Amino acid sequence: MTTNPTAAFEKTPGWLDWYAGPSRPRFRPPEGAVDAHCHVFGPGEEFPYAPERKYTPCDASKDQLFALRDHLGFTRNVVVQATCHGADNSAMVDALRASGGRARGVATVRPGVSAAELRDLHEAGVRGVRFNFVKRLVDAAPRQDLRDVVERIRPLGWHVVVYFEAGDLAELREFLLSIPVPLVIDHMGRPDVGKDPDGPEFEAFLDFMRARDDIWCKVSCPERLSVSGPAALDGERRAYRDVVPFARRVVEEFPDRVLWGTDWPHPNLTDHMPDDGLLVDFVPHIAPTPALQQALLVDNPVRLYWPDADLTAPDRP
Ligand SMILES: O=C(O)/C=C(\CC(=O)C(=O)O)C(=O)O
Repeated sequence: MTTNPTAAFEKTPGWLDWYAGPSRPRFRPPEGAVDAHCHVFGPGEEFPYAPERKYTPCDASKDQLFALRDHLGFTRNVVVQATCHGADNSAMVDALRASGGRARGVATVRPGVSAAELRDLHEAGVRGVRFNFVKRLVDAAPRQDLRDVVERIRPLGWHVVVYFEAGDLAELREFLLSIPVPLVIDHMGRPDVGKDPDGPEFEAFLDFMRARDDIWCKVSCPERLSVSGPAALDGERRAYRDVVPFARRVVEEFPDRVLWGTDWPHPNLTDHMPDDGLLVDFVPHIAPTPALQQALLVDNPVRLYWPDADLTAPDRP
């Protein structure tokens, strides 16, 4: 795999490009595994980055994503719209359409989005919208706008993917619990893993998950959360040890509501760029049994994103 230059756009200074030589994981994902959190970026010349973006990434195309999927031993992707593309979902939708049914998507839409636009997105494979509350990534959206979006997506059976940081949960909690469709929380609500996994902050997150049985959690992004490492580099297979107790708590308490994803191409990392093969080797540390791995990587994401597909058919997507 090679990294394309971002010809028409200048990358954010200090940008770390995704790692183009990932190792082959030692951990073999179960048959039909889903990378349930990844992105496509551009290519900027074909799918320009949004004027309101807070960062300009390195291009990361659908073909590069699909090559990584195959290399890591995964079968499917959930492609999540990232803020650098704003509410222009065309790069993501292009990836879904090219995937032969092996990718579903999570879009960003504006209030007032029409039923016809949503139907087109659904037909392409979109099954949710993302609400991003991370202040360095987006300007805050009025709650009423978000409620408007929820009312429009509700008839389609979609869910809302929510990205926030641990410190903002108390303020968001009641609003999120009032959203009348399933919620999927990115990266465990970004805990401060320097704190106690059994302490009040992470307990508040688990308590939020207990409040409804349709709140899902991505036990993803150890490379973003870890303070102590060691990083998934240079053959390190016991990477990100400080994140493990947090993710295990979630996996063990909510085995049927957890998802996992690479977060390729890992936007906005400033410290290091992980080897995605070694990142896959993180999975058995957080989901130690075959039954937990099957739920995390196959059964749960299929239930959420491919509920009607016959994945046993010979040409299954
Ligand atoms: O890839 C992620 O999930 C995390 C991101 C980027 C992002 O979410 C976005 O741009 O929409 C981050 O923390 O910078």
